[in-house]
Amino acid sequence: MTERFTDTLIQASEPTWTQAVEHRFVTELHAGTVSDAVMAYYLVQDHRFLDSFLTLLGAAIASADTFDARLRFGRFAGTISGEENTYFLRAFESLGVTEEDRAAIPNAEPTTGFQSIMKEAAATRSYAAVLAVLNVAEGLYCDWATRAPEALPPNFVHAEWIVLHNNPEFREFVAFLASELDRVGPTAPDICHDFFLRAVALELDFFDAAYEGGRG
Ligand SMILES: Cc1ncc(CN)c(N)n1
Repeated sequence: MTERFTDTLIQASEPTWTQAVEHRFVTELHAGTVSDAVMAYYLVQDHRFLDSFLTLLGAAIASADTFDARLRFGRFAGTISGEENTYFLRAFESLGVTEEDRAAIPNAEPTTGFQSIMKEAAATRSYAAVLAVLNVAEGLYCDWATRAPEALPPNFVHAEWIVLHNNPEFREFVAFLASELDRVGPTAPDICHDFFLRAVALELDFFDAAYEGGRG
């Protein structure tokens, strides 16, 4: 059996992929022991990630080569703009993070890195490039969230962040992303490798930054 294109990219990204899905942030999140300071800093940074991520989803809608794919991206953009954004606002309230606090916190380097790579992928107008970054952002999160123990942490800030990334609809969307990349990626393997590997490195740096910025 020939190997799936998406799996070859994950393998090429090792050991960074595994270091990210097994990161201290992930093990503490699963255990419900991430400190409020680290969680607050991480979520402030990640809310900014979300803004650029929507731009990337817009590029996916624009560059996809089928109506079915456009519909799926459109529905997913609705979920991100709705329940995921609402999660952030509820989490900020629970953690006591005000709008003023958020405005006063500068971007961590990996946040700026993500904003740049997502803009860069969107600017290529290449569906393959956009899919490479989307597969990292959603596939890597689905990977660590799927490893979570069945018993969820008691704090909704931790529990919902896990469930947002391992629920059946999300897993189905991640499977769709991989099948799309398997289909169109081999027509542009170099660009896919480049975007995929850089995005995986940013995921690892993003988790590290939560401890640097949140003084964990
Ligand atoms: C940094 C990062 N990467 C991925 C995801 C999953 N959408 C996220 N929320 N943040």
